[in-house]
Amino acid sequence: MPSLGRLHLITDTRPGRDPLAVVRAALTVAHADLVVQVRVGDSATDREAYDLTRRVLALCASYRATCLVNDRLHVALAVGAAGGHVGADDLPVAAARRVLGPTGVLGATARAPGPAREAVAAGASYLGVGPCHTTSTKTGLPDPIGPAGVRAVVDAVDVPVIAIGGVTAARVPALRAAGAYGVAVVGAVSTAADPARATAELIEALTC
Ligand SMILES: Cc1ncc(COP(=O)(O)OP(=O)(O)O)c(N)n1
Ligand SMILES: Cc1nc(C(=O)O)sc1CCOP(=O)(O)O
Ligand SMILES: [Mg+2]
Repeated sequence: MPSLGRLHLITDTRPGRDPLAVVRAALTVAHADLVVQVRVGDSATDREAYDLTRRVLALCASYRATCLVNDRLHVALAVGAAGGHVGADDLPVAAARRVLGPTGVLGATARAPGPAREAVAAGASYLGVGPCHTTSTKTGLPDPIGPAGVRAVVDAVDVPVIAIGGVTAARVPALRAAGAYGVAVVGAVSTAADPARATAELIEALTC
């Protein structure tokens, strides 16, 4: 299995956003270092998720970047994406592993060492760990765990930890120092005045 990219861009499908334009801009800078996770709102239909994912996958293919699908693993399989990401409201990790098969990339959300170990034992190939900082992108999350919370999970598992939640380029060094392999972002790229430049700043911070 090819190594996992360190910058995960999660699509922003909120009203007024243009996820494909943002993905295109990020790919021109990050190329194969980028993982794009297609995440649509709960009210989106499977057809909408499928159509967006097909278009994202086509863009990713041009740059040999990885495309993952949040929650809807049947969409990932239908389009031929590399894998998916699941959390507490989605298929259990072991079931998700059965759906994706042994070689699919499977991310799982974990916020503490115990659940992190369980997710890895059940077949997760990487963990999304957060929220590291407060975020305005998603509601209903627990309090931020900060770099120390990331470190606790990193010390408990042997798979890549992707830090998520309020991540900016300025916050990357502390997360990397805590052992994070990479970061996942929505707003840092999607709401930037210049998404390509924001991507370059994140890549630079991740490679220092
Ligand atoms: C890299 C990464 N980490 C965490 C999440 C959150 O997934 P989940 O807990 O299932 O919440 P939703 O994204 O489905 O609302 C993620 N998507 N990616
Ligand atoms: C989708 C998501 N999941 C999170 C979690 O902690 O599980 S935080 C988050 C949103 C991340 O967006 P931003 O980079 O704009 O803060
Ligand atoms: Mg989910």
